[in-house]
Amino acid sequence: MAQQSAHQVVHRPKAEHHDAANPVEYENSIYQRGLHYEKPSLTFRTTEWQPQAEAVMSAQSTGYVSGNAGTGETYRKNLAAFQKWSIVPSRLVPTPSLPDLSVTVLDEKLQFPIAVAPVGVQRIFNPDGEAASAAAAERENVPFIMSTASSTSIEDVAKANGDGVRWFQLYWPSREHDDLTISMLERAKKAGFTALFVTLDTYILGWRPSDMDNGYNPFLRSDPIGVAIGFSDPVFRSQFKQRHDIEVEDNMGLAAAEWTKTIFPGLNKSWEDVAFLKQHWDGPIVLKGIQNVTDARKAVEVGVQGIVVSNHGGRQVDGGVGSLSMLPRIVEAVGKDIDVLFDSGIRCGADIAKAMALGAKCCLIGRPYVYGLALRGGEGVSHVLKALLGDLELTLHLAGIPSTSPEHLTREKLVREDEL
Ligand SMILES: Cc1cc2nc3c(=O)[nH]c(=O)nc-3n(C[C@H](O)[C@H](O)[C@H](O)COP(=O)(O)O)c2cc1C
Ligand SMILES: O=C(O)C(=O)c1ccccc1
Repeated sequence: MAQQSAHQVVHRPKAEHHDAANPVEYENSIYQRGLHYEKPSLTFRTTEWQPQAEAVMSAQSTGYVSGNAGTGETYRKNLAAFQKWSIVPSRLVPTPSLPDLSVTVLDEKLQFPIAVAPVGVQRIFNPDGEAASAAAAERENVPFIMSTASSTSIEDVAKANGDGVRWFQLYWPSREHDDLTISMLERAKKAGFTALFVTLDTYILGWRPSDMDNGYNPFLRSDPIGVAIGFSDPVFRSQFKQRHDIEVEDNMGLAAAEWTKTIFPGLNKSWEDVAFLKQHWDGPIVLKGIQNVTDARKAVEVGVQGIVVSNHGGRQVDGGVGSLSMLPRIVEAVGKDIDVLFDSGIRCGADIAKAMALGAKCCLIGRPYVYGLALRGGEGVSHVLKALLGDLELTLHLAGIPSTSPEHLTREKLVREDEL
């Protein structure tokens, strides 16, 4: 074994952690295909997904997914923050098998330490939208986080996701619309969503020059996209009818404008309001969009199970700090009390390894899978997830890190570049 390089096809015994129903050995399967000179339908070069997708998407969709707040400074800092840390490999570490990638997040045992980030309006990237990506997430055994701004209903996403692990992301209406919030939560629960992710950084959309230049908002069109949850909601529908004496379908532009205002109501809640969500959701609650230690501590105080250290991919506040840069101090403050998840800037396996070494329980994959969706539909989403996991598996393997558990993938596996 010691002389075999990872590039040889080695029929290793299956790692114990691999679910028999879901045997995935990325390292082996990818190199096997490579050896047989079978060309993949999509590149493995992670940096190519964005330009290739932009070459096939409309200018509006490109501006929407790749766009950022203001000058894009926060976005650039998200990516740059990973370069400040380097992995320091160890040699001759006894490792019985391929690295064990499994983690326990929100009391759920997951085969892999990633989840599909909530992304709205996915039908602007592919006609099958969220149904395609939810099906891909189930295929790849990765949790799917469904956005409130989805272009597919809660029930249809659940159906497409089958037996997959799925979590629901809430854009939280004003308290005057509690009945609507309760309706969404009940639908999500009934459809098998097990955890609730409440996004706190987007009570209105950020200053996005790309969308403003395109005059583009997916909601505000005569055939609105991203309003499927509202348009299929019994409470929203009956209230709309009461207000206007017409059905949603009779004036979709008006209904879309009202739904948009409902889920992006501005900042009108406080930490005390989290109690309401706890009353109406009996599973784990995760607050998404945390960037500082004070807020992380408040999350512990109000009794939620997790947070996502995230700045929404740099799409909300310009001139902001890179998300990864804030992760270590947040983990230090609350990592023992709640699950700390991470997103904003994950682009390759090493990025996942670094965020986890700094204490993240798992990472949300955002734009990369959207580019996969735009390029090849659900198969493209599968490819992106597989590629990131294969890359992670091999990166850990070659760095002498036997698993993603906090005992192996520690802060000591990294060095800060500015300390060298
Ligand atoms: C096109 C697009 C739509 C998004 N929609 C949502 C959403 O509906 N709800 C949400 O919580 N986050 C949303 N996000 C943020 C992602 O969940 C995630 O935080 C972000 O993409 C991470 O940054 P990255 O993709 O650059 O790694 C969206 C991001 C993009 C790019
Ligand atoms: O664009 C976003 O970042 C986002 O969160 C969103 C909001 C509304 C519809 C789709 C995505």
